[in-house]
Amino acid sequence: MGLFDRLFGKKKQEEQVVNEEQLAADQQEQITDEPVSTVIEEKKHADQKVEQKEEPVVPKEGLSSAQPKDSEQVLPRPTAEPTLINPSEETSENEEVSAEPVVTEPQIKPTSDEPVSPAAEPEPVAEEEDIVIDIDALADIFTQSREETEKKYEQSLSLTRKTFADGFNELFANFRTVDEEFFEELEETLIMSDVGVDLAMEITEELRKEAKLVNAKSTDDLRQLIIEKIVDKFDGEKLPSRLDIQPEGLTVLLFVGVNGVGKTTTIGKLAARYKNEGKRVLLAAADTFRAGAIDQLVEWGNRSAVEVVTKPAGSDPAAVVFDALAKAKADNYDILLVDTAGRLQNKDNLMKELEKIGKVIKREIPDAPHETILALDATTGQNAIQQAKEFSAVTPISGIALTKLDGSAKGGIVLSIVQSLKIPVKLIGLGEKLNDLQDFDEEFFVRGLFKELL
Ligand SMILES: Nc1nc2c(ncn2[C@@H]2O[C@H](COP(=O)(O)OP(=O)(O)OP(=O)(O)O)[C@@H](O)[C@H]2O)c(=O)[nH]1
Repeated sequence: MGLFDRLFGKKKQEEQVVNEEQLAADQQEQITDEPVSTVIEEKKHADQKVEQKEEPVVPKEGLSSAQPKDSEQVLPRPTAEPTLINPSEETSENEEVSAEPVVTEPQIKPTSDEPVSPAAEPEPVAEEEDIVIDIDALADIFTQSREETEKKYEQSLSLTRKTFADGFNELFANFRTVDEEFFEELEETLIMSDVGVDLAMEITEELRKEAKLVNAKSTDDLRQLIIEKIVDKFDGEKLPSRLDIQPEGLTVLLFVGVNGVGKTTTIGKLAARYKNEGKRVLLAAADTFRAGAIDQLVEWGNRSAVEVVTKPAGSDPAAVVFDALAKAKADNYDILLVDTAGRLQNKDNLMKELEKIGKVIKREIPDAPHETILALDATTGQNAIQQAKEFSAVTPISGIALTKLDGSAKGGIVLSIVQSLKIPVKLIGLGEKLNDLQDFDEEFFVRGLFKELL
């Protein structure tokens, strides 16, 4: 059964029954796959770790037990100024070759009943002090029911849904009979909804044929068929939607994307997620182009209580990755998240840089990186598609993290990315909070997009 049938039912009169039965079955099935149990399992595991004091877990800010447990805490953007540090101020040696890596350990605070005020931060606790850690605050943030997740999708897609609804309502209000003018306008409406020109043309062409076959007279006869076509095209790709996390050993995830799309935020949110699952997480600040980018990652490391391997701005990014891999292997880390500089302006340099990073990774772990994730900003619409094309020409992309869907009216680009680029969207950003990064769920997405149109 296709995605459309699963979600909305084939015929309108069957809709209620099919949806309810199917949804109940789907939910049952998905509940079994639900990471909640894993979270609980991992939480236990993490608790044990805490008891053994192997690894302090309370992050520097935003996650201590004093924070609200319902994840309402909005994490402010790190404020580090994006000034380029002159490497010679940091070290007198040649950075490319000899800059010593710095492993920034997360700053740790004792659990306290007092709210943590950023203005009056306590001094970092000395290592030998007894640290009481409350991992529940972190775990609670990530424990979310499917209903809550679906609601989040629904809220975040409201602007995109409005784009679709406005376009379609206008189309059907203006055209009552099925004629060539209607099809031209339909194509235009689809393009304006950011599904991409190719997909818009393909769908319109198929509809022209089907309208003839069923001898459709009224445009209303085609209303459901249009959405059915869009949804089933999307579903037809069957691309892997989950991140390829290794059950054993180190998983290396490489992040690419232009400045400002939300790459660092995505890495920070993922680090917190895996940390919460009891995994040992390490970050590599291989975006050495800007000192601000390094500071920003270190700040996220503090928030998620994970270590960050850095070198001074201007250092060789591959050298940072080399050091991070050495540390990850030596200290048995589970996940290494690598931030890179995405300077599309100079494709040759970017290609060389990513090639070198890739070689360094492969030398240490032949089947890594396990994912190369391209971060794209959903608010930029077709521009994001263009970026995806350009990055794909530079390096193979295994998945997309589509950020800022919550503030975008152009969420239709998910359809375009999947259909025309054949790259799966694996993560979506639905806000700035720590738990606003979600695994992409096509059913929630499609329902959130079209539910009011049928
Ligand atoms: N609303 C919303 N904002 C987001 C989301 N993801 C990231 N942002 C915001 O987008 C801005 C840019 O995010 P960054 O993570 O700094 O982007 P970047 O790609 O790392 O940029 P550079 O560090 O300059 O390379 C920040 O203000 C984030 O808080 C999201 O899913 N929703």
